[in-house]
Amino acid sequence: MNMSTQAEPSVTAVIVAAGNGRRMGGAAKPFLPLCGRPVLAYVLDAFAHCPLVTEIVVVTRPNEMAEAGKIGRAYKKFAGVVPGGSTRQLSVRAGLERASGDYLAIHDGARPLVSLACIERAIRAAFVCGAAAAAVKVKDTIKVTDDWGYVMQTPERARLWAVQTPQVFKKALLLRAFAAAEAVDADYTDDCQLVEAIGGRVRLVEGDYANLKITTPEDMDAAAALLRKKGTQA
Ligand SMILES: Nc1ccn([C@@H]2O[C@H](COP(=O)(O)OP(=O)(O)OP(=O)(O)O)[C@@H](O)[C@H]2O)c(=O)n1
Ligand SMILES: C[C@](O)(CO)[C@H](O)COP(=O)(O)O
Repeated sequence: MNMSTQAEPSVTAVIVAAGNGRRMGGAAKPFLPLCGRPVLAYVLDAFAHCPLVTEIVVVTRPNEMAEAGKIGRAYKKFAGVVPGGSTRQLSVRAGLERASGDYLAIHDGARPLVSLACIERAIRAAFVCGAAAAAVKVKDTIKVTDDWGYVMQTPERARLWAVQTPQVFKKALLLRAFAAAEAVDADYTDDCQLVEAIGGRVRLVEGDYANLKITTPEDMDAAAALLRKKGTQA
């Protein structure tokens, strides 16, 4: 009997942290202190502890690369910092250029509460399907309006998900998706849309309501409360 086991594919975590934090009043969110540590440190900690992750690349604004490097060097698998672009998609592109993995796990530097289990679920699903993302079921009823605010549609809630990160892709698939998007100047707010646009299927896996994206000032209070709760449960 052949007992040989196949090696797992390599996975680069690309942490995009090059945003301008406009909705946070211009603050650099990944560097804001959260319960005594920068937001980015929680993200790096989570990915460094995931056995499926081979290396971690961080993308920041050029003037924050040194600070990110200082934080990053404390974590195993840290492979360096690259300068991002003017949109999230361009920042992901910059990270992709540096990534050596067979798969890319793209994560927002502004989502410090991501759990190890969530990272693993998304990566394992991508190993099977090629493309996978963490998501949670929408709790509210969602309305679609016209330009004047009048309701046009109420989609069936049971089919609605709020997508989060990590979003994980086979590198070859993501490269093809980027080439197609760049050919028509498309710019998307999440990475799944790149793959959807070329007809690729993306599998959603269970995310976590606590995996919030720090976007506006009140999110810092919510993240701190969730972290304290996590601490008391550990
Ligand atoms: N040009 C950009 C824009 C966004 N991001 C990153 O993408 C994630 C999600 O973006 P968002 O929360 O919208 O961050 P900002 O762009 O900073 O926020 P805002 O839209 O309020 O300016 C963040 O980790 C952010 O740093 C990035 O790397 N490069
Ligand atoms: C990728 C993302 O975090 C999924 O929820 C989100 O789309 C980022 O978008 P933003 O407009 O940059 O907040």
